[in-house]
Amino acid sequence: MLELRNVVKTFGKDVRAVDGVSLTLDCGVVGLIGHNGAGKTTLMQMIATLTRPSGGQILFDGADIVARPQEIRRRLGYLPQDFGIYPNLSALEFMQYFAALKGVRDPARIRYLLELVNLHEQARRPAASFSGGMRRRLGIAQALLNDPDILIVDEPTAGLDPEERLRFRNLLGELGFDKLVIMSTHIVSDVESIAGQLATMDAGKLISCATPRVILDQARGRIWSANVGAAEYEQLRNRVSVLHAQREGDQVALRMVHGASPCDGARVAEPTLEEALMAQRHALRVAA
Ligand SMILES: Nc1ncnc2c1ncn2[C@@H]1O[C@H](COP(=O)(O)OP(=O)(O)OP(=O)(O)O)[C@@H](O)[C@H]1O
Repeated sequence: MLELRNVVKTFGKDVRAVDGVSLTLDCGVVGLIGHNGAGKTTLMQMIATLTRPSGGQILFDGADIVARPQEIRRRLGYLPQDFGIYPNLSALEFMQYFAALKGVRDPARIRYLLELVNLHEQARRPAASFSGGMRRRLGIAQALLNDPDILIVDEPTAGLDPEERLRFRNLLGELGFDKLVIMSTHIVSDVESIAGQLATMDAGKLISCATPRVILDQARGRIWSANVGAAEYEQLRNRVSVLHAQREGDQVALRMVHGASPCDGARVAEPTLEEALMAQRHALRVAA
């Protein structure tokens, strides 16, 4: 459905925000993971035809989206990172406004979407009174007006409380049953239970795109746990990549990524997805 071929985006002479990304995506939720500045937003903006690639090609159902942007625009919903609402409008008025812009004439669609995002009871309240999570849900409802096949959401969970995060995550998971949902985040737990695939970016490059299961499998045998004294910890941290260190009395409980046992008494540990992704980056650094 969506194919990226060696996509590049440069800004000026020095910044390669996206650096040769190739990727093929179909239905389901894809978590786009990476640190600040990894290139996630730029990549998503290119897919959304808000900015043009400097090189490479993006194909949607086989058609080049630069040559034929209307094809993808008609079938795409986009929730930008800095999504703003018009505070004087109610949720209903906001949806009616965007429905008019997008040529959606069916009032039942608006009602359906406000129910889907669980804002129907607050539909007549000014959006100015909404919490961050409610605003984000209104943003999703707006992005779904045209019943898109691709939904792109840029860091939708930033700043949300745990309950809203959970609600938002479930909503996106359900939408991923019959759409391609691309969601960027640097919080792995926000996508781990819903993403069929995780695409990891670092410095503009795609490090990997794989299922959580494959990423976990790749890390197995390389994550270690150990309890060591403070002095040994100081030595270890200089030669081993420590993922987590927690002081417990005069001991430090460690989680580490290492190709072989990093110290006496270290035990192979079952990786969490976050650790597995860190192990991926570690492997890249070692290989570089
Ligand atoms: N319009 C622009 N002009 C110049 N540089 C830019 C522009 N947009 C992005 N960049 C640079 O491109 C790189 C990638 O930025 P991008 O916003 O895509 O990363 P990101 O992974 O989305 O980060 P964040 O999680 O902070 O949103 C960064 O170095 C950024 O400073």
